[in-house]
Amino acid sequence: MIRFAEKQTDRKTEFLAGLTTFFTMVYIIVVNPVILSDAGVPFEQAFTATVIATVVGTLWMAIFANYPIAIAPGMGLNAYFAYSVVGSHGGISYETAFSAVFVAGMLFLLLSLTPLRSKLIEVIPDSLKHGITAGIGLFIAFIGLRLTGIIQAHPQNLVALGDLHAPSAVLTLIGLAVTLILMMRGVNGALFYGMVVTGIIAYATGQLHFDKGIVSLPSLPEGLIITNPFAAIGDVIGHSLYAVVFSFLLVTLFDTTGTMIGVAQQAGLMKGNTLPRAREALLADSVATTIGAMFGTSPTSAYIESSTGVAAGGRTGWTALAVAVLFVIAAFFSPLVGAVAGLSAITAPALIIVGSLMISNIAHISWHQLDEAFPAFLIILSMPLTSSIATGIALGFISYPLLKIARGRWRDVPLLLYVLAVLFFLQLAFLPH
Ligand SMILES: Nc1nc2[nH]cnc2c(=O)[nH]1
Repeated sequence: MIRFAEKQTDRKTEFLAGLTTFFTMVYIIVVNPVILSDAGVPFEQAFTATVIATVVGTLWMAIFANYPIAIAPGMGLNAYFAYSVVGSHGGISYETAFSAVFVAGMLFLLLSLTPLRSKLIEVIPDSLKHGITAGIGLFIAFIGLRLTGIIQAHPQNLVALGDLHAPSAVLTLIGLAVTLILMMRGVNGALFYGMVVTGIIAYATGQLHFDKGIVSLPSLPEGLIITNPFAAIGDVIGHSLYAVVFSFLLVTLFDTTGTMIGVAQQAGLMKGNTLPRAREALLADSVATTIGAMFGTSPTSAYIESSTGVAAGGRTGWTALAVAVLFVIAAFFSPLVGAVAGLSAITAPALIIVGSLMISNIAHISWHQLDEAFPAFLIILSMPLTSSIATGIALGFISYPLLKIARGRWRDVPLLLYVLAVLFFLQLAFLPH
């Protein structure tokens, strides 16, 4: 049940938070089908599947887990699906790749029902938990800077300052200034109103236009891609896609867990070392991944963009409910959504500002203890550099036990952490990313 109780929030704040999260993540209903169609998935099929997976996962999160966290197909895993899995291993079709996603989703679902679920969260040392939140903060800010061209590619240094005179950069900086001023003045929903003001300026200056109109009816699913679970399992066995299933499972499990911990910590919703209702929260993602695979999308994940809604005051499932309802509405407004989602300057200020809020977590890391500090530092450093939450977590999990052993404190590390370190090592060393 969704409850406001003792969370110091109200319906209006939650709705504004939902709007904020929605606008920072709605690009996915355009971008995800574009990426998946590179692998041959029909665009309309992927569009509908993206909306269905997002609505199912986010509604589940709202109703059963009561967290202000949205679920949608992850940007890392759609690229992995389209560019590393489909066509590899001697010509894997997208239908077979969806079988692998389906089986990974089912395994994740089973895992979410076992005690291992809460163990996974409790076993993560505090310094790594804070490192994950801070790393996500840097990553999200980097995404905002990169998408708008404020930071751009550089042949020697990889990244460099972009052209600050470019319209997109100027618009972002104006949006950033407007949003920060609104926040300084204590305006509720400043992140969302900042987007509205930026959108209006974009329209007035000709950067935002609605060439394809506003409304269009969503197409119905052309049919399920996976109808028989046993056939899907047979497909995975027949093509020996074990490593692919393992990668999907490991990445989605740790991306989602890391993101949930990060966002819950930001929202003040962690109870000590534990995430209350972790079962329902993980089920939201595993159910969405499984159903999404049946309709035709790559695995879902808890979305880092949810942190913008939390920064806007979202504390309960009402925020997620608003996101889910807005995604249903968005399915009818795909031309409008496409136009706004195509102009990243509108949402980038929220991503950059939220990054600055999330990095405050580094204050809780024991920097004077190298065996605690260095793994956290690796996580914070590598999330933006590798554009992968799961890789950041993997590096932290591998280095943590190693440093504890080097310090003679190997007994302080729970057995499960050693097991995870080995699994992450094997994945990083031997499987494609
Ligand atoms: N946590 C998370 N958030 C995202 N937002 C967009 N893509 C992703 C992803 O792959 N993982």
